[in-house]
Amino acid sequence: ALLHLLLSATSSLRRSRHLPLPPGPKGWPILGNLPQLGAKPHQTLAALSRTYGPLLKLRLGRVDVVVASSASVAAAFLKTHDANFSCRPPNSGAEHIAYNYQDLVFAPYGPRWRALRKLCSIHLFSAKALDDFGHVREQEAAALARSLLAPGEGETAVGEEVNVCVANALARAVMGRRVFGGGLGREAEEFKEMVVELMRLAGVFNLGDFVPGLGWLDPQGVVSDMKRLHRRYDAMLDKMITEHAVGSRRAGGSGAEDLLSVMVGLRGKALDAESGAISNVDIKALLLNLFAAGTDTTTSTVEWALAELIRHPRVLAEAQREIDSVVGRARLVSDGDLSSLPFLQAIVKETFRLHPSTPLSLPRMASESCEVAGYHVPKGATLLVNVWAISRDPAAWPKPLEFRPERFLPGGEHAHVDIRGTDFEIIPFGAGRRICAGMSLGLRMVQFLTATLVHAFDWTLPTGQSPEKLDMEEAYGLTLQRAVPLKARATPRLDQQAYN
Ligand code: HEM
Repeated sequence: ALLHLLLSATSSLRRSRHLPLPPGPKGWPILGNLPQLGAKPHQTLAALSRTYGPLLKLRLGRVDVVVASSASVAAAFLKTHDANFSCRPPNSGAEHIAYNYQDLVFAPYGPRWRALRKLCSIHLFSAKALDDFGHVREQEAAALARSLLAPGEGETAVGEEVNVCVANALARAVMGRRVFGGGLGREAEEFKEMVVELMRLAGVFNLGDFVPGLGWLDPQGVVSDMKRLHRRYDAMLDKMITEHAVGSRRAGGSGAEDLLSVMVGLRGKALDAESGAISNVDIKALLLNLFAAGTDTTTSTVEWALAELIRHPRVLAEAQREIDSVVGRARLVSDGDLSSLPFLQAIVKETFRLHPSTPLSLPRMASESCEVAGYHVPKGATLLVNVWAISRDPAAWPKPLEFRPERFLPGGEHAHVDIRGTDFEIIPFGAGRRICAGMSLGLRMVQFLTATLVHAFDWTLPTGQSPEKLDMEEAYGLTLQRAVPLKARATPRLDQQAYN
């Protein structure tokens, strides 16, 4: 049987070598297609896929890059060939920011990666962990509502406020305490700015990653920015670990088993049978992943959702009616209410469809050459999945540019579509073995905070701005920011006691 397997693998490899490479645009000497990517690569690649088809190939410097832009091609990679694409390609961000691949996001597929994922899953993302921390999310959402009650004069920077809430809720689950005081402060602003900067740098197609001989030139200044940012993160993470240790000592060392306590308890022991003992750097690398991957993704999705609702007042009013009928006006939304809010859930799906937080997902790499959709994909090729283009594909989505949550409701064209990696026409969290590790928490947070903002307040734009003309321009990064952050005025609409 083994011989048969070997023979069939070898013959499929031989067959694949004789197949053509996927089509794609001609590139420049040395740089290949790098100069053609433009300021918003997800949009450029979507346009190219309209010319060359849903599986196209670029050459970025010396690296072959294949791009999947339809549901069926994405499924071919992330379902049929997922095992072959379960590592991420080498990149300067992983080296200079993520402690030289010592984290979870960029760890090579193997026992160490599996052990780190399992640790996070048990302590943060399992159904039990989600339930255990439900009250933490509720308390932080209530703090957000109170902070919005007293914005002083003028409008609220929605993203900044939501980010404080997301970071604090996450921090309490990860290390048993908040990271910021209530409302906005200099520290909170600085933290958000650091995460946005990380996502900007991680999204840049850095010349050195594709033309190694020219890396030393660092013409985009990316590597020096990465090193500078890494030093800031490292200092912040050191402080978090020290303060956590002091806090636990004060509590007599018996503090609740948050993830950081568990990791500290494991320090010096092996994470799995193959890798060395857990060090401080392992702990910092994982914390960095969680705070970077877990805050801006969630925050910007909530911000996009609210912007769409302000642009579509009838949808906003319908959502408020739904939540009022389940929750009333005497209290805030609770975690347990979410399952009774199908329209709210449809709004969140529609937001992820039009504004997926990571438009090109995270890159994967072909460990071996293989055949996909009748084309040869060479060993070592980088795979980009254009999740942004896939969920706007007119072949799968009628009137794709319209914000219409009803499409996900019973009777709608996409009533049964799930966004958690099984229906490939919408995969905001990716799919397959390396699907987003924090999907359960991210999705719950986005639903919960969107519900809270919609239920607790009416929303209006600054004087003189009309909802129809609200700027919906995107700023490209590994995560998709709004080019112009949303500023809006929140007017309370619940009984006063609800906010206490
Ligand atoms: C709105 C919420 C979020 C979205 C849309 C999102 C999206 C993604 C995507 C597309 C990937 C790459 C998947 C792939 O390669 O196929 C990913 C990976 C990851 N995400 Fe998320 N994410 C979100 C929230 C979170 C949260 C809350 C956390 C943790 C607190 C988190 C932690 C991670 C980690 C650790 C990985 C790497 C997984 C691996 O390489 O095995 N994410 N995420």
